Amino acid sequence: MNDKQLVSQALAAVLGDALSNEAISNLLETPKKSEMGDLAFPAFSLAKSLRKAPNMIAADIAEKISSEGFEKIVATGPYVNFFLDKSATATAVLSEILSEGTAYATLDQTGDNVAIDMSSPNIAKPFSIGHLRSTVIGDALAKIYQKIGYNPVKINHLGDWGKQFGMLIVAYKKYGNEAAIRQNPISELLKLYVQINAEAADDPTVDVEARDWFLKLENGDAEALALWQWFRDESLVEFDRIYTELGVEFDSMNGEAFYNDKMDEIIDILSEKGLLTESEGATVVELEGFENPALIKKSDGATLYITRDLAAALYRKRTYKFAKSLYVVGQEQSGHFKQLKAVLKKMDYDWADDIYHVPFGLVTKEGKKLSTRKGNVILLEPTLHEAVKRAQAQIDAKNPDLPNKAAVAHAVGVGAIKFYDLKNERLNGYDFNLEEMVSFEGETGPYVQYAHARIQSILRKANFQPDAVAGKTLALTDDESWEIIKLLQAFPDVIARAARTFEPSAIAKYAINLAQAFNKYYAHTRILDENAEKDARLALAYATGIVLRESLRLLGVDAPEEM
Ligand SMILES: NC(=[NH2+])NCCC[C@H](N)C(=O)O
Repeated sequence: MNDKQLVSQALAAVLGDALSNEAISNLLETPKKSEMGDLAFPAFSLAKSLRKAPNMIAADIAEKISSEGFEKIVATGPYVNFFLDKSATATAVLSEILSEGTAYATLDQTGDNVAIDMSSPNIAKPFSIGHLRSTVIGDALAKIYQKIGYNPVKINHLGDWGKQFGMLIVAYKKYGNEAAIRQNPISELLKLYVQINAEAADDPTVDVEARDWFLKLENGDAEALALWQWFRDESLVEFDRIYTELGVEFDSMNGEAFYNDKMDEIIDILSEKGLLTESEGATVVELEGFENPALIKKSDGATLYITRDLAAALYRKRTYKFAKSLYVVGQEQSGHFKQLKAVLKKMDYDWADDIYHVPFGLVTKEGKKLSTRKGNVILLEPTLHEAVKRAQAQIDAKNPDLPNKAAVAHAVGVGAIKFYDLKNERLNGYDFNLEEMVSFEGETGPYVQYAHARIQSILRKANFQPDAVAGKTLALTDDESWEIIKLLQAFPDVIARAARTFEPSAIAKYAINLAQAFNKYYAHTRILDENAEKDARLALAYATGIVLRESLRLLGVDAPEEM
């Protein structure tokens, strides 16, 4: 039973039918000052039904309530303040973590699938920082949902279809160099793409040619298909290297092209339901409350991004029978996903309500916007390598004899980039600053990893065995350990909130708080001193280590034993 349940139960016993258990639990507040206890119940909402002043009600409750399991329960003005029994709470929380290990806070499997559209880079273009955000946020959400009992299905909706392939084919046929592309696929293809876009700005025939080639591609023209396949294969080799570095895997690599033969059905359904209209030669679905209709087919018959997304949504519902379907895609595509949901609703799919666009903000570099088309990009592979190099340099300085230095540097460097991304609320963009990310100080991944490693070193020194303290009273009552106990107890709630709001940042912030609380404790307390509380202190360190490691794991970040 957690602290909220304990308090709600005690309150329910005195309140009778006045409020439901759930209503009580929703009213509970966490006081800002610890002098006001651990939880507070405001009596305002009862004033009407009980025809009494809130202060009186609070006083009545405090008098009648059983304080079993609490240190004390007192009324302060209109609030009833609950002070948990510190030793009982510490023993209960620590014993639970000791016996469950990293399974602490894991919920039973529901068997429900959650589809997660994530990463989804575009073929023949660099893997951008936006795609990194999508990959890292999506991967964390997959782990978080798994933790609370869902089965995540990670889908990489590759951008491997669309008019840009027409552009690329035109560029390749004009200036392409096969050997150069084989050597350096994405940067060569990007050069072609930048060049042809510049040319198209002055010469409208380029655009006409590009449309022509894309249409050929959609109609299965052999030359167009062969070039497309080649660009795709070469790009995927590079993307796979990045996924290996990041340690991220997918359940499906079905990109946009996969839906090429599944769009006719969508058009049929739309037409049967009478939803299609003609607008300037194009086929559209009119949407009330939207500035523009959803453009389904261009006048030349070519399909669009949203047409493929409609086919993908239906395919995913049929294939995975998802309980939720998430799209981790930049905020700039909000309009697209609003349209997508609106069209699905018009098609009478009630599961359109289970579709969530999970948007995120832009990353800047030295305050400036990045742009693929202008060639102003952060190239991910060299950046990851640089992060690992910087991590290695810090380890060399701090702990030159560390075994497995290269592996630890990799975990720290890559983990630092992921953590920095995830600690920001999704919608907030951030400035990409590698030095800050990889720093061991501040609110960073390495800071949390270091706290975890410090704990492991203490436990090794003490030769701590969790089984040896199981079943003992683990009473700790000092303020610093109480801070930690309360954080440990809150872990399941934090995970639930992260899942509900699609915010891995809730877990990253929590991990920072827990690491800070532990470092404060460590500065105040001699954990290894031989006295009566030593077992409890070690149990506290151990439990903190478990929860830090599990928090990092949920964020896709490794926790080295030593660093
Ligand atoms: N189902 C989707 N539309 N997923 C997101 C695709 C993202 C797209 N490839 C881009 O880079 O902008």
